[in-house]
Amino acid sequence: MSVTSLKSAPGLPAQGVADCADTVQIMLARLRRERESAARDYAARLDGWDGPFEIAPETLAAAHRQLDAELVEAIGYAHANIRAFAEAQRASVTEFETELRPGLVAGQRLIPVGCAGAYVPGGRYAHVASALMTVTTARAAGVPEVVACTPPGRDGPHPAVLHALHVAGADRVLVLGGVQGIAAMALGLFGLPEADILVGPGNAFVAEAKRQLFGPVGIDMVAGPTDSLVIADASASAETVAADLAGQAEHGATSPVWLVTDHRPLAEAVLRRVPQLIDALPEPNRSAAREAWAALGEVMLADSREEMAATADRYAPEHLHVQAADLDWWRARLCAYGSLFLGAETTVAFGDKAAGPNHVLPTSGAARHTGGLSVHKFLKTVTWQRVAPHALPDLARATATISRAEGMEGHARTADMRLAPRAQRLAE
Ligand SMILES: NC(=O)c1ccc[n+]([C@@H]2O[C@H](COP(=O)([O-])OP(=O)(O)OC[C@H]3O[C@@H](n4cnc5c(N)ncnc54)[C@H](O)[C@@H]3O)[C@@H](O)[C@H]2O)c1
Ligand SMILES: [Zn+2]
Repeated sequence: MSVTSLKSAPGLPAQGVADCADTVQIMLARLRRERESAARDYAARLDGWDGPFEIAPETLAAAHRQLDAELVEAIGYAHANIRAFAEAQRASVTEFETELRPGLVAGQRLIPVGCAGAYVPGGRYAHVASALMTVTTARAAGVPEVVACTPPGRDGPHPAVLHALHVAGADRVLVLGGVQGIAAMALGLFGLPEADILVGPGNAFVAEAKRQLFGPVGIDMVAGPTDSLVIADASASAETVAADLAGQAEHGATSPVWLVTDHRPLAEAVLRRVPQLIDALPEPNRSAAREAWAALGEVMLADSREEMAATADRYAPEHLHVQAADLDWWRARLCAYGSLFLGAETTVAFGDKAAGPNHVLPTSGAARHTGGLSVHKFLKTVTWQRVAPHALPDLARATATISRAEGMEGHARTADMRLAPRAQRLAE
């Protein structure tokens, strides 16, 4: 078995990961100390924004008036799919109660967190879809209070993002980006409730701020730059595969796109075509995609479909797109990806924007150990137990015996005393 590299990835110059962590640590310390005044200062210095910071509910509700009817309709379409998927996911997990032994009853409850904070990235693109993916899913999980932060962009917050947040059901929205936005939700700045969990994608500063705050506050994941892998066999169209790779490369210079194929003519055609398709993109997307393809794009030639599958499992991509025969075989075989796209009719962009399954997904190989954002992240799976008198003897004896074997006499005594008749216990 061997996989031949037809285009390897020289990589990007080393990034200042340590610098980013230091910057975030300093910023969070100051935000904890000086709260709103630090947030205002960072917003002014980093984003040129001096408020207003909270979007009034009337403004959110009226944001659609600044949008084309077609965009409003598309947002409604995407929201309906995302909500339907999240609701099906919610219905797939249940509370239960089970009698483990006669009289020994235990159960599981699913309790939504009290408040979720959604970060909706700004920067180069207006991430309408991220607003829908995070807030809609929290709502479907039953979270009673959902707040959101989004950076201002050049001319203030993007009306399409505000409309998406409104449709998805955000209760409060702040125009605040990066570390100061994340901190506002975690620390309850500007009168926000303190979020129990922080979710949503963002740049390295956003991811690092979530990582550093994690502990008392939950996070969905530490997300890096987005990535995509295409598996294509001889049945695939080189033009479609090349377009899909070029399209996803526009995410930016740090976002890899990979192709694994067992068909050399397809690999060679894609290698010729991707740069042409990238050249045809408008700027600044063209430069971003060019850089991503040059530094991180890979084309690999495998001997068999099993080898293609093994390669995909090793890369554990965020998005995995199969353009090959026998899709059922692939769906059963593949086991490391954030979201799977089956067939040439679908495309990663469908999942990114509108199909329904969540687009906040594990990146940088994290799909080895986790899936993406789901209603589960907003639900606490907690347990309870209850013991009837006739179940006590066996349970108390087993507990006392294990406790003494562990050297925990105090535990053993709390078990022993449950064996004494109730009247005697109450009298003592
Ligand atoms: N995986 C997904 O599902 C998904 C979806 C959408 C977006 N994304 C990711 O979101 C990210 C968007 O990044 P972005 O930068 O355009 O927007 P962003 O909203 O993540 O970050 C913008 C903020 O970064 C802060 N910032 C910028 N430079 C800084 C500095 N030197 N020091 C401290 N703070 C600084 C500013 O406060 C600014 O408000 C991209 O990495 C993209 O890949 C991922
Ligand atoms: Zn994408």
